[in-house]
Amino acid sequence: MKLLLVVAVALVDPDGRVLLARRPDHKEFGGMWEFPGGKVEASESPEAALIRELREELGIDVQEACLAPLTFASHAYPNVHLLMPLYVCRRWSGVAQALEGQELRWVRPQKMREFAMPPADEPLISHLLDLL
Ligand SMILES: Nc1nc2c([nH]c(=O)n2[C@@H]2O[C@H](COP(=O)(O)OP(=O)(O)OP(=O)(O)O)[C@@H](O)[C@H]2O)c(=O)[nH]1
Ligand SMILES: [Mg+2]
Repeated sequence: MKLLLVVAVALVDPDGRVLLARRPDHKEFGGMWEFPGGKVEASESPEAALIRELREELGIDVQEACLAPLTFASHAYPNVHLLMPLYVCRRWSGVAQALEGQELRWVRPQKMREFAMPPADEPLISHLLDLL
């Protein structure tokens, strides 16, 4: 079994809405809504990977101290087992922009189930409902 480590974040705005990004159609799970983030590269800490992904995908700067661990997803996909820590972040600098052709939406946790998300994300929604 191959273990895949992906880091993701719930960016929370002052209204308690969370940023979801729609994956570009050509990617795996294309068209589904996900938390910003991506794969942790060898030699990278999870936090450093997330900070890098947020800069690349959204053009925002986040400090490690502003990343609070919330929960994680552990999900068996057909070819890999995904382990995905989910952080919460309420402080960043810059304005989130779609730099990789994704679509962005600020979504209330109560509405999140209306968005098609990858199967691994499903159990994470109730943690956000509890938190926010
Ligand atoms: N970022 C992110 N990935 C998720 C989520 N849920 C989930 O199953 N994944 C899976 O985790 C993997 C992360 O892939 P990714 O494509 O975002 O990785 P990446 O940003 O490093 O992109 P790249 O590999 O295309 O350069 C994908 O297989 C994706 O489907 C989620 O909420 N956010
Ligand atoms: Mg990504």
